[in-house]
Amino acid sequence: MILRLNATTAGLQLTTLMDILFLREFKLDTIIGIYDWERKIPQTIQLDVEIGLPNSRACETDNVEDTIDYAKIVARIQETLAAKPFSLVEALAEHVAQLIINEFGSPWVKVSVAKLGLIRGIKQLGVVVERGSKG
Ligand SMILES: Nc1nc2c(c(=O)[nH]1)N=C([C@H](O)[C@@H](O)CO)CN2
Repeated sequence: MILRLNATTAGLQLTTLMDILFLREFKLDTIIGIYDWERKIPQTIQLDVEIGLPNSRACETDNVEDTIDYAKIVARIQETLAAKPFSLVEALAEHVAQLIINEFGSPWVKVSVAKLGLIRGIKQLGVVVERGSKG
């Protein structure tokens, strides 16, 4: 006997699986901050980025053409943050998130931006933004 379950009527929750590229402890120098001194001297920030992939094809094909090339994302982030100053970590995180979604076709991203050792007693402070959908 074959038993067919309708997930909606059976009240089941379907889990959507997604493959995720990550960039951890990605450090770079950029102009960021609301104070005058911060607008003149680049600061080192740390990015931690999770990049949802639109499919898992590369797991089968072993071909970089079937995925998002993380080296290209790193190069684009370095390029854009060398050229564009931001006041707030929120705006910088949004910029990186939108770049990854719009230029690389990722359906979901999570971007953490941290300033390092800026305030006595705090190792890192910053923001995490999550954009797009895993569904
Ligand atoms: N929510 C935020 N608050 C603050 C930010 C920020 O980016 N987001 N930035 C600053 C200053 O630039 C700070 O980093 C200097 O100490 C203050 N508050």
